[in-house]
Amino acid sequence: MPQGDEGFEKRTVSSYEEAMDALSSLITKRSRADKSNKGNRFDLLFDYLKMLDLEERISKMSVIHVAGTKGKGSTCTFTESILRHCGFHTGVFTSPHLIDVRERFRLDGVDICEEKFLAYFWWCWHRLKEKTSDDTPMPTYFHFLALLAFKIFSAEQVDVAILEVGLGGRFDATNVVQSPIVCGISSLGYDHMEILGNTLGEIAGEKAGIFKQGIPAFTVPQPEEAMQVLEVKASQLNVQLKVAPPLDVKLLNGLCLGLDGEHQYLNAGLAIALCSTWLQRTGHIEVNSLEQNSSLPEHFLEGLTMANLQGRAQIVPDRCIDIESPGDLVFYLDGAHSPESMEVCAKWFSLAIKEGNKQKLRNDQQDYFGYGHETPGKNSTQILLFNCMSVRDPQLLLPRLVNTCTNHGVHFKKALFVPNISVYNKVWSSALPLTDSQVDLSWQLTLQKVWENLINSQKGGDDKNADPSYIEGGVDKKRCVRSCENSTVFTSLPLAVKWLRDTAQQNKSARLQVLVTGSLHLIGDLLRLVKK
Ligand SMILES: Nc1ncnc2c1ncn2[C@@H]1O[C@H](COP(=O)(O)OP(=O)(O)OP(=O)(O)O)[C@@H](O)[C@H]1O
Ligand SMILES: [Mg+2]
Ligand SMILES: [Mg+2]
Repeated sequence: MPQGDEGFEKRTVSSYEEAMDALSSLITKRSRADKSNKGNRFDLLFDYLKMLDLEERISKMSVIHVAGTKGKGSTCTFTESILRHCGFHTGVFTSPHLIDVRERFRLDGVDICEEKFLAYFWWCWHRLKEKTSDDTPMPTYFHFLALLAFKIFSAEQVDVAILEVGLGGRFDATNVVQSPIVCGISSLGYDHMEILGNTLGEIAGEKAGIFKQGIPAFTVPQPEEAMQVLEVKASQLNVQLKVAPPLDVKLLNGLCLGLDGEHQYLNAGLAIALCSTWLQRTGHIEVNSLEQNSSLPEHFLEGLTMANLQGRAQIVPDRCIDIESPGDLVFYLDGAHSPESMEVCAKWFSLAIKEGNKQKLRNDQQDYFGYGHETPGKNSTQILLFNCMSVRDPQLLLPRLVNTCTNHGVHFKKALFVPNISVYNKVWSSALPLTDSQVDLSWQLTLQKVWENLINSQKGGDDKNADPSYIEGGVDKKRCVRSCENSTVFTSLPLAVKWLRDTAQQNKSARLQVLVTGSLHLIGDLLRLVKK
């Protein structure tokens, strides 16, 4: 909690909603894709740090900094969990959040509590409001969150602050850190090209913007084009860049990683390298004591197996259905939204529903066994629940997803497309609207068209059902806009969930396995709905 000597004045503790409204007011459409002004905006961060008396504190902070296209959040989560299990007081800043903005700020592995959050939030907010001007306006949304993270971690005196880059690297708000202990670059791929450049090399160059003179860095095995750029940038700054090998599953002694999916071995390998280097450079272990690779220290194993992050390869049985007939409606959630991650997500889903899932149900104490197993008299049916932002290309995403599933023998019976509930310019809203006749569904109809063409071409080139006017007879027209043979567009997520529940209840012999993916916002919305 900020103390008097931190300049914290006692104010009436405003409600959480007020804080969320204030935060939402910083969101501008321009700030995200503002290309021309990104360097300038970045420079403003140093003014804000002065206003918040954070300059010196940041220079003393013990930071692990992670950039990359995919796997940043997972890598940070493993890293945090390992160092916490080694006995350190940790802070981790990740993005985005799924349900509550406090998920972005974790202290000792737990989302910051509301009370502390509000105290730090208003402390930063009021200071900035007082000191900003027309020349130096209030920070953008993400800048404010990063500044808040610095405030929280310095006031809470964490032993280590693990920072996930929000976007890119060079001009990201977290890059005000001048001397991290170690840097990591997770898997590089194509995303945010509108801001970061069109080639893998250009994207790698932006991410390598977090390298600092003489500070060691690690990355995972990368495509050649990306690796070359990382190496050039590293050598310019005298950075020792090493490739962290993917974690060898044998080192887990038969245990499972806390985060599911094949790609997590890459992220875990990177996290191990970051933690070992942090421990070495801060004088907690002997140099090289971890480089033999024959076994992992006990605390590392604990950290890797206990790590937990919502919305990444997460399995959630529906509560409404689950009491009467467990396993008849199960959601498989993964926030994949780039072509590469579509593929890993599809692989994970295909394997998870086949092998039966022995993982612990995250955030619940009960064990979760065997929802994926075939039960006599039950037919498993796979359904896709999808949305993605309109800056993404569904012609890249959906085929990657479908083809990977097909290769694993998994075929979706139906795809459901819905708009997101979370609106762009609002951080948080307590009410979930059931239906909204005003909602613009043109994007979902586009997704549906891509889907119908894709499925029909797989079935043998017959695409008569892609005709937008085709309405399936048996579907309640009030609930959905358009139903084709292989897909339905719903006007809202709650309506899609209601349809799934009704279907599961009406067909006692069916068990519905619903893959929810394409957007972390969609995952967050769904979790809010089904976890109540
Ligand atoms: N190493 C990886 N390679 C490819 N895809 C990955 C990898 N790690 C994670 N993913 C996919 O990306 C999704 C998001 O994972 P994670 O949150 O770790 O990444 P991130 O880089 O923080 O993403 P974001 O850009 O949303 O912040 C996962 O649900 C998974 O589908
Ligand atoms: Mg991203
Ligand atoms: Mg992330």
